[in-house]
Amino acid sequence: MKQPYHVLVLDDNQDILIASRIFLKQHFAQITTLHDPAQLLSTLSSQPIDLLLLDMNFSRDTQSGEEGLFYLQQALKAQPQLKVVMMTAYAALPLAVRAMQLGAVNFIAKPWQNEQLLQALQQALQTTIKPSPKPANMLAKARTSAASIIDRIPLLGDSRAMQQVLRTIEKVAATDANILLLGESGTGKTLVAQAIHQASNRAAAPMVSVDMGSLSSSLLESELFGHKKGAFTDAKADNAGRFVEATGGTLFLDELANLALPEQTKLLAALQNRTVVPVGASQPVAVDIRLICATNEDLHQAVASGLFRQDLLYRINTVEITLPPLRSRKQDIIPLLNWYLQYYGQRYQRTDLQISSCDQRLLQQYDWPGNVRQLAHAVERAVVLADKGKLDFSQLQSTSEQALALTDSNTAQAEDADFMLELVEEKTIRQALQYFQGNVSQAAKALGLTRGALYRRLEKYGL
Ligand SMILES: Nc1ncnc2c1ncn2[C@@H]1O[C@H](COP(=O)(O)OP(=O)(O)OP(=O)(O)O)[C@@H](O)[C@H]1O
Repeated sequence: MKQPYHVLVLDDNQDILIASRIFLKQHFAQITTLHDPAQLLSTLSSQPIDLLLLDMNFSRDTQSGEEGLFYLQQALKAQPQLKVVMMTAYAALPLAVRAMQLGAVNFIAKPWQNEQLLQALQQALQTTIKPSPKPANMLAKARTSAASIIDRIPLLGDSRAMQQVLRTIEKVAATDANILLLGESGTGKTLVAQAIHQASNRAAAPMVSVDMGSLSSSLLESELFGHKKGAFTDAKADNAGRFVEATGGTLFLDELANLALPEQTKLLAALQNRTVVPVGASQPVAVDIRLICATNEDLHQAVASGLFRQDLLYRINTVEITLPPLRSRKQDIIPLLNWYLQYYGQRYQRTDLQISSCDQRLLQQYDWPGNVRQLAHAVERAVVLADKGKLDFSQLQSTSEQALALTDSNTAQAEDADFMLELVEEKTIRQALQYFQGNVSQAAKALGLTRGALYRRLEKYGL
């Protein structure tokens, strides 16, 4: 049955207007399409419209999205209760977040699947618009509504390197190509995996994540491939396993380098045959997944050392995306600091806070060994502890000064930069553990590392 709503679609692309009209009229009582944004206000005033589906760009050579934001504001000024859903190319997601801050209730990445479009419009129509949203709630609202597309946090980055990553995501998302994400801890690999899934044709199905670093070999097989009831002592019921749970969607295998060789062989067989055999079962089960793997280790080196199967590497790395460390894209630091300041400022009701220009300079020079995760935690900590409107980043600065001091005193002995980096890293980890009295979770959080990543470093340095 058609839903009793009138939807207005505004886009200068006739193909999109025709396609959306044909599809949407099966689901909604009335559809109006418009290709000229100059007619937006007169259309809104001449007939009752429940929802506006609005494009971001109207001039052929404009990609800034500013026009979309302009028409969004005009529409909401004329009709504050109007529900607006923005249409955007994936690389413009940060812009879409701005649109949400300005009052759009949802957005959809182009090219969309019909089911995704319908879902986005239905979600928007169910949203209750309060008469005048308080600025403090806006970003939170943006993030909640945006969850269907970007799952929590947008992938930010103006640097050339990050723009290149965004373009690659855009290219590969709609394909079923296996993706290998490389990069240091905290550079955003999980965020990229989510972004690829959300922009793919599989977005309506789940993305199932498995942290390969946290599973023992004995658990791994049943976790990935499932088990039958009674297959082993604790198998009280059948378990589908992550491959089957991800069917139709995406399977994200994080920390892949931790997989031991026997399990690598089983994973390779599952990928080659597109089937899994649950532990205790005799029949294979067909699976249909898109695979994304991530690691912060050098898998090519692991192959050379005989620790990782070359045929498995070739199976999983159809496209490799390397997330650059934050210290090599300093241009992203200030926008990230500002975004997280706004985000945590709103979460902790501290919207009065600003980062001084002196701190900005220091934070831009800082090396961020824990990358964006460390930056986000540093901002959160500073916001929580802010006193008299002042943000305190001294913990970071003292770590960086100690690191610099250590660097100076050891320069003569240091044979190469990697060695120095390891010295600094080990010392910083020791200090964090001392500071948090051996509490690994708190130390990991302060260092901007996952517990798994910290444990691996503890092992590496024999701590
Ligand atoms: N480009 C980015 N824009 C905004 N936030 C980011 C970005 N990259 C990373 N982050 C933030 O850093 C956190 C860590 O990112 P993520 O978990 O994706 O890193 P990772 O590379 O998968 O780390 P690990 O290897 O330790 O699992 C995220 O929760 C997010 O808050």
